[in-house]
Amino acid sequence: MIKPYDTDRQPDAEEALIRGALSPEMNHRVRSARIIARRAVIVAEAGDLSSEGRAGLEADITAALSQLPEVDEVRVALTGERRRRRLIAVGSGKGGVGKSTLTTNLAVALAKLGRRVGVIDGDIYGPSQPKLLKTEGQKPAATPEGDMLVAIDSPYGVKVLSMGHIVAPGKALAWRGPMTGKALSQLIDADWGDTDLLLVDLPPGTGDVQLSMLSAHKPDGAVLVSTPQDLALIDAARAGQLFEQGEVPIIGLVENMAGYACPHCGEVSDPFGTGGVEKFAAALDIPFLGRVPLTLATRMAGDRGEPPAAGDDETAQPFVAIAERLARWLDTGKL
Ligand SMILES: Nc1ncnc2c1ncn2[C@@H]1O[C@H](COP(=O)(O)OP(=O)(O)OP(=O)(O)O)[C@@H](O)[C@H]1O
Repeated sequence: MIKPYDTDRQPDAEEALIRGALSPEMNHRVRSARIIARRAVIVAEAGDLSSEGRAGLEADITAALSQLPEVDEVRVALTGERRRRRLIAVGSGKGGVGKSTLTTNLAVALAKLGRRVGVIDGDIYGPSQPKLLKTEGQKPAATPEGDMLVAIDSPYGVKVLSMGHIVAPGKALAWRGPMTGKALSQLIDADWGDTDLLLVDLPPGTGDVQLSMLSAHKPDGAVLVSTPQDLALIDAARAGQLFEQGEVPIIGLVENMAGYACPHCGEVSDPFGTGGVEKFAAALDIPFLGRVPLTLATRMAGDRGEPPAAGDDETAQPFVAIAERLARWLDTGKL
């Protein structure tokens, strides 16, 4: 996360002139702004942007300041590219809405787009990623120093670590809050090789794992999942508030299990209603990321550990479309 521009500080006249010509998004990144002999010299923070995003920022600042009559020339210096692993949390307020299915398939779709992605199963009490990413029964190795776990390679070009790989099924149920926080840290601080993006499949709700994640490993952004049911929507809003309070940007809301396509007659019915999530997202001013229909194929593929996004048929499409928007957000900060 970049540190926001301190709006309480009084800028001098030159800086105020420059900042007045820039959009809030550009101002947020500008660290110093001066005019020397009719030349505007700007230093902007761009360590989190891709080369495309950096070029765009430089061009936008130059275009905006070239309009000023006080300026003949614009020089923009961008802070260096930081190689940092980015964390995206996938959350929902309510259980069973398809958060784990979405995390797996977004990760697989992002890997197909050329990203180096890992999945962390933050659902300490009910881990499902070992099954979804076909790594059930595998145990992660430790680094030679013995101080870190090594993430497991799934067959789909995505690395994965889950409490389900470490603790016997059912064992973690007796754990208390602080232990779950430590367990999550162990997964996040593991050896992820050259992975530069981690998707964290959070447990439903707003409990200890979410709080420890916000304090110790603040995500770069959060994706919220909901079904069209009213109850799931209300819970999604609650999960959203938690991220907002933790100053984690909400990338958007995904509607899962939207419309059921009958595998026999093809007729689409809407067991949980239609269009509700999109309207709800608009009302809360949260971007709507897309809709994933309820299909028998998605459910069966999940049970087999064969993510639909690994294939090319129509069940892959909604995941690919959302992954493309997520990739754009990661590169440019815009959807
Ligand atoms: N779009 C979909 N179409 C059909 N089945 C789906 C879809 N999304 C999820 N499911 C199925 O719904 C069930 C719950 O999904 P999943 O485990 O991903 O939800 P979750 O929100 O992560 O649940 P939990 O709260 O238990 O972690 C699974 O059996 C999964 O295969």
